[in-house]
Formats: sequence, C-alpha cells, structure tokens
Amino acid sequence: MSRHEVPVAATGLLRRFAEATLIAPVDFHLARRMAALCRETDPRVELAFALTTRELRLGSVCLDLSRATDLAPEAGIEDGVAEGLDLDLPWPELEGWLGAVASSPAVADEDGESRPFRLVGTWLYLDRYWAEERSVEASLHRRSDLQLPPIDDAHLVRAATPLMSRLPDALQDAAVSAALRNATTVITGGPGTGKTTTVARILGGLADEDNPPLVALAAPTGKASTRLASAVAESLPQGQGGLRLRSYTLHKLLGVVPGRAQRIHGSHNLLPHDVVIVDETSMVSLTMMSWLLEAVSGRTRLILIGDPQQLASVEAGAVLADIAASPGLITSHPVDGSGAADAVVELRSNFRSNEEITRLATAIQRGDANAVVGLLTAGESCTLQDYTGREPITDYDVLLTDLHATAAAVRAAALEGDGGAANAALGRHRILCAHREGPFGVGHWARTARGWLSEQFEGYGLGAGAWPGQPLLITRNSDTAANGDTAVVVKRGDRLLAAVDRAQGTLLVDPVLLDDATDLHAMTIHKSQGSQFDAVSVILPPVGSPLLTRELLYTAITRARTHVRLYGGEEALRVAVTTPARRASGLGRRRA
Ligand SMILES: Nc1ncnc2c1ncn2[C@@H]1O[C@H](COP(=O)(O)OP(=O)(O)OP(=O)(O)O)[C@@H](O)[C@H]1O
Repeated sequence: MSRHEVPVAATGLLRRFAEATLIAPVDFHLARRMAALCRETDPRVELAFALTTRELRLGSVCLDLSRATDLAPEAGIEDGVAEGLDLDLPWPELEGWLGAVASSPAVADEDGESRPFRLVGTWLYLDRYWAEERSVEASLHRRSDLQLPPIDDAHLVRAATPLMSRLPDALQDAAVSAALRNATTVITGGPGTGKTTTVARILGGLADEDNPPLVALAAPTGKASTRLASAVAESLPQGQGGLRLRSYTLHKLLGVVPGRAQRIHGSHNLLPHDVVIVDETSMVSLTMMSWLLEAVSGRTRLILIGDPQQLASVEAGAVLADIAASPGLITSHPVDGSGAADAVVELRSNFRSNEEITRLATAIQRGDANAVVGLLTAGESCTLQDYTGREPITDYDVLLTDLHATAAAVRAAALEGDGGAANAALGRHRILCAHREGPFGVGHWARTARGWLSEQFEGYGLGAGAWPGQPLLITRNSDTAANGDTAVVVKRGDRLLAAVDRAQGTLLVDPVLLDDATDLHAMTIHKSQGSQFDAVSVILPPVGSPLLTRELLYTAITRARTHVRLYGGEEALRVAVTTPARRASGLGRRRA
C-alpha cells in the first residue's frame, strides 16, 4: 500500500482525513488498533490518535489539538504539490473533541497512571514520549544544582586566553567561562561562529597533565563525531596533552543495541567520562537525549553544541531548539562564587562565510521575506533564478559553470591519483535539493548534472562501472566509511580506487567495497548538514510542499562559504522564509 492510499477499512470521519492525506494508512491502522484494545469507538478520538501518530512520524513529540486545523496534507512531500484534494474537512469542534479525548479509556491525564495516550492541556502524547519529555526536563533541572569540583585559577586563565590568531569575541569568552563553571552548558550558533574553536579552548582549560580528564566527543552521526574530533585536535592550544579524548557516535557512546531500546549505559551503568561534549545536537531526537541524560553522571561536565536554526532530527523532537527557546530549562548555579555564567550561550559572529551570506542567513532567521528577496536581487554572491520544474539545466549558465569547474578539478586530481585533492575539489560546489523525487528532487538533478557532464568530459559517467572523478556519497556505516562520508574514484596505476574523505585523512578502498554508495551529483539538504562548500546551488521546493520551511532554507544557504545560488520561484522563497517548521513539544513550556 502506498503512503497515500486510503485504507479500505477507513470509513466516515477517518476516511475523509485519509483521502485528504492528513493521515496515512500507518496512522489509521495504529489508531484503530489502540482504540480497539481500549474499546474506544468515538471516531473523533480515533482521529486524534491517528493525527498524533502522524505528527510523531513528522517530528513532533505531541499533537496540539487546538492547532490541529493548521496541519497540512502530506501528499506532495515527495513529488510536489497536493492537487485535487478535498481540504474542506469536518474538523471536530475543539471543546467537544477535547472532552471526548479526555474521557477515553486509552487516555490518561497529566497525573494519571500510565495509559497508551496522555492529554496535557490541549497536547495529546503517546505516553512514551510524554515520559521522555518529563525525564529530559527533570534531568536538566537536576543537573542545574550539581556541584562539580571548581577549576583552579591557572586553568581558568589558560582558557580565558583566545587561541593564537583569533579575534576577541565576547560571546566565545562567555561560552568558555560557562562551560568551566557549570555542570551543563549549551553553546549554540550558526556555521562558522566558532563553536569548535570554543570547544578547543574549553578543553585547553580542562587539560591536566597529572590527572587527564576522560573526554567523550560525541555526535549523532559518525561523520559529525570524527569531524569534531579532528577539528578539535587541530585547534587544541597545547595539543592533546593532559586530555584523554575519545570520539563516538551517540549510539556507540551509550552502547545502544540496534533496533532495540536496550543500551549498555543508562542510570544503571553511568558513563565513566569526566566530560561529555555533543556536537550537532540539533539532530538529536528526544529519545536519544533522554537516554543520554540518564547515562551522564553527576560528576560529568556536559556540553551540548549545535545550531537550533538547522533542521532537526528525522525522529521526534527538537530538544536543542526547545532549550534555546526556553533557556530556563537549564538554570545556572556556578559553584565557585565567580558570579553568574549563563548556561546557554549563543555565538553570533560568523568567521567563515562572506558577509552577504551572513546577512542573508540573518534575514531568513528573522523571517523577513522582503529583506531576503532584496538581498538576492541586489546580491552578487547570493542570487535567485526562476525555476518552475520544467526548464532544462542548459538554461542556467552559472550552474553549468560551477558544475564544469568542479568536475574538471575533481577529475584532474583523480587522474593524478590524488584522493585528498580530489575530495577538496569536490567541496567547491554542490547541488542541494529538499525533495528526493520529481523535478525538484535529488534523483532528477543528479541524473541531469551527470548527463550534461558526460557530454563535456570523455568517459564521464557512462556505463555502470566506476570512472576517474566519480563522486560518491556513502549511505551506511561500515568499517571503512561512515554514513554521510563522501568519496571520489581515483586512478592509481591500472586500478580505480575510491578515495574516502575521512576526518583522519583520505582512505583508499576498492569501489566494490562501497556497496552502499550513491551518486553525488546532488544531495538532500538533510544529508548536507554539517558540511561546507564554496558554492551551493539550492533547488527550492515548489509552493505547497510541506518541506518549504525556514529551517530548510537556512540550513541550505549556510552550507556555503562564498556563493549561494537559489533556483525556484520568488513566491516559494517567501513561503520558506515565513514558514518556521512546526514541531509540537511541551519541553520547557509545560508550566509557562
Ligand atoms: N574569534 C575568532 N577569530 C578569528 N577566527 C575565528 C574565531 N573563531 C573562529 N574562527 C575561525 O572561523 C572558522 C570557523 O570556526 P569554527 O570551525 O570553530 O566554527 P563552528 O561554529 O564550529 O563552525 P561549523 O559548525 O560550521 O563547523 C575557523 O576557521 C576558525 O578558525
């Protein structure tokens, strides 16, 4: 059954919502099953259950019944606009709906014993997510009162000194100070604002030759964790002396058993680390955050790093964004009498991207569509070109120039057998799409770009086999590569080898060992998180696509160091800028 087919068993109210793609077959069946188990027969309640599971699938932690009428049809997520749907839906009247849900035997209230669902105000949760949200809140509050041993003055002075050749930045100083004084610190900031630099300074302050702290550098993906480890190692003021650094994915750190809720570390077996640093926290789901906080002991310093403006986890929850929006979740009680050190610090100066891109990112964050359009109209390094889904790639000279220059440089290095140079050249430009399929999707743009390049370079992209200069994206973790790593096929003597771009350096492997690698002439914006390119060409989704959000646009354009080229309609751009991704969650707002 396709995602948008209407289940045969769906009748009445649920059928109307299934036809409008407000609920998918999986939501319908789950809701039906739960309702049947609890002898619930009111279709309004079944609808609330189905919409709750739908919202979980789409990243929210709960369903806000008072805002349910804002929910968008799901059709179009893959292939464009939801056309021909009857969206004049018979929404239940709110008060009666809330009453029916509250009196269902499947639904507990905030203080009630566990049942499959829980209604808190107008928020309907699956009980498990409510429990996880409470657990995260409680852990953060508990950690606010922890007393870590104070850092001695010599270490504080060392950390207070900016790294060589860095400009003074008061917010970076504040973040360093907070991390040394508090048990829990959250450092947020956009790309290039110095988060990694700040971590290096913090570690410089914590380093101790006599008693080196055990430090976990963790991230949701293998690529992000190795990237953090190598970036930190490069910036550490005194090298790795006085520290015991280890890098992990969060799954590895906690010893999560794949496909199960079991893990080696939890409240029953706390992590042994003195310091746990988590990068790319925006991608951490509510479940993973609750597991992490359970496993971190009261003597461990916890530092969470990330950019809450970026796209959140593909699973439910946007914990970093919730913390950034409700800093009171972590209160600060420095133990050394040194005065308040805010536990949530936002870094703001971008030291990497050019000024136009920084201004564009700021206007997007503010939701100022006029400013965004103005910057793109007058911009030199940031531009918008019309794309309606029908124009051929040959209409876009600048895109062809970017593609040609990048492929030529990648290919030249690949023919020389220089994997490092080939991977560096691959970072010059990338096509980024929100969709996977259809005229706005990765599949279409990767095929089109590769097809055009094969007309420019002899032997490029023809046939099924590998060719020198072939760009690859790894899609699964293995011994040789991490999901999200990129590689280029290079010529070494008579052989073709894949040069995998790993944080520790280039790794040469036989291309056949990379079973789970795909063409990299274009990639999704989701996959591009954590990566940087000189120029990006962003294919905007069309108006009507639920993917057209501010976070998506912000994530895409902040991948670029020097040039942002958007392809799409002005209306789509305006919709993106003015549509923040909505993720319902009660974290930090429960008693607001
Ligand atoms: N205070 C500073 N003065 C000058 N340059 C800085 C300063 N802070 C950071 N930089 C430089 O800016 C660049 C980005 O810094 P860094 O990698 O620490 O940022 P980041 O926030 O971790 O970025 P991303 O999340 O995009 O990886 C680096 O080249 C770094 O050396």
